[in-house]
Amino acid sequence: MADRVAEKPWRVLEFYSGIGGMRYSLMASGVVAEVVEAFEINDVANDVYQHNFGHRPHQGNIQSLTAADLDKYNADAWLLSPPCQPYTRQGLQKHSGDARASSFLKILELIPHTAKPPQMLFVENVVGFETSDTHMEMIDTLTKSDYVTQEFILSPLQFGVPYSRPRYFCLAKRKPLSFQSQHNNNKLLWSPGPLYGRDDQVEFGKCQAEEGFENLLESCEPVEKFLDSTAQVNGEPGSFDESENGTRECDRQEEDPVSDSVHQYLVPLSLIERWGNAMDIVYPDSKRCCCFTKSYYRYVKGTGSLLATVQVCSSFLQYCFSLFASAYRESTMTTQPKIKGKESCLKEQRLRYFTPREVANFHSFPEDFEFPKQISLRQRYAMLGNSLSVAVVSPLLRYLFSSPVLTVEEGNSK
Ligand SMILES: C[S@@+](CC[C@H](N)C(=O)[O-])C[C@H]1O[C@@H](n2cnc3c(N)ncnc32)[C@H](O)[C@@H]1O
Repeated sequence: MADRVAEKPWRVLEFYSGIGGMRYSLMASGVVAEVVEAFEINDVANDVYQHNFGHRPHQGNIQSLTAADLDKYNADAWLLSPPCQPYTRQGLQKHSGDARASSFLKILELIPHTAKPPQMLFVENVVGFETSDTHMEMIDTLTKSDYVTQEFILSPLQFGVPYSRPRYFCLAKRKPLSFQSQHNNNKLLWSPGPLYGRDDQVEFGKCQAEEGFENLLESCEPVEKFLDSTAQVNGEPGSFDESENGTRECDRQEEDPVSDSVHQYLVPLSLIERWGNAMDIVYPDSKRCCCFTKSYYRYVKGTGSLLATVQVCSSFLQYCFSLFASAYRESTMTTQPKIKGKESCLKEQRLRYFTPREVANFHSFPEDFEFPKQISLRQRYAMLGNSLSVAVVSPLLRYLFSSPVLTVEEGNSK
């Protein structure tokens, strides 16, 4: 960056902009950049984006963009967080065969047809993307179009945030640009070492990396640092309808704006009775919580952690529960055996959902991020579940945009 002539802002296009996690990451990265356009199909997400950035993304299907459309923006960098459903472990894993992969494949196809291909690309997706045929297609297109890539799988846990959300990232630079740590070219790394100029930490094996994540817990802040002081609930659990499969009916929340009552976040006793054994419970002093998905608050199983607001169990019992919960999460078990005493203990702990503001805190969104009033609770959780960790993406973007080789002539030619 420092080499770039007169700090002219990089011109950036943001694809699949959602509620703007990528834009917040770019802002937090310190890169001198201007988002010249954002693209997003979901108009509710566009309401949130406009509310926070004063700019409404181009609403429409990215698949219908042409090379000529993109050439108009004369962009230096494209940032993309395409849909992850084709690649998630919980899904059918149809990869490029899934219709939701088509718009990203189309964007890749356009690269060689643009008058001036972007100098830098950044792609975010779920773990699993790296083994897909879409990934092969992406690397093939980028290589043929003169890009070098560095790929990462990183979690907020590696950045001091007590939040497990490992994600795949691809950073690509078009020659003659190059990365600072060039010996990591064309590698998939499980360590943020190169981002900080530490070239010693490269390429872990998958298992080591996952163990590595667990080892990082002690260096994370406690969950209580991410809590919203206005959501400290002490009331009785609410009584909500629930359906047979562990969902709670959310039509009420979908129609109504979010109320000021903190009781809406309490977990109903009926859900605890039925699903207590499958719940991931964390405490204010915990150093980890589970990934919040877009189904958080609608489903309790595997969608994100719940917070115990009253600590009544002995620490030994808590320890047993947490050991059991992590064994369960990592196993392939479909039904969870009962732990005697857990359910009654959970009932006394006044479990609650993390509020959307707290989920935004775990994503390291800035304090001034907010939802417009009319956005329902269900929509808030859904859009946050689709978003990304600013704590992880901002150093990656800083690393991507830092350029050790840009000469004065190249800078002038922009
Ligand atoms: C993984 S999310 C990205 C979220 C975003 N990075 C954020 O911070 O909120 C994918 C987004 O792409 C949008 N999307 C999916 N397919 C699309 C398409 N064909 N055209 C435009 N937007 C699309 C979805 O509505 C969703 O908001």
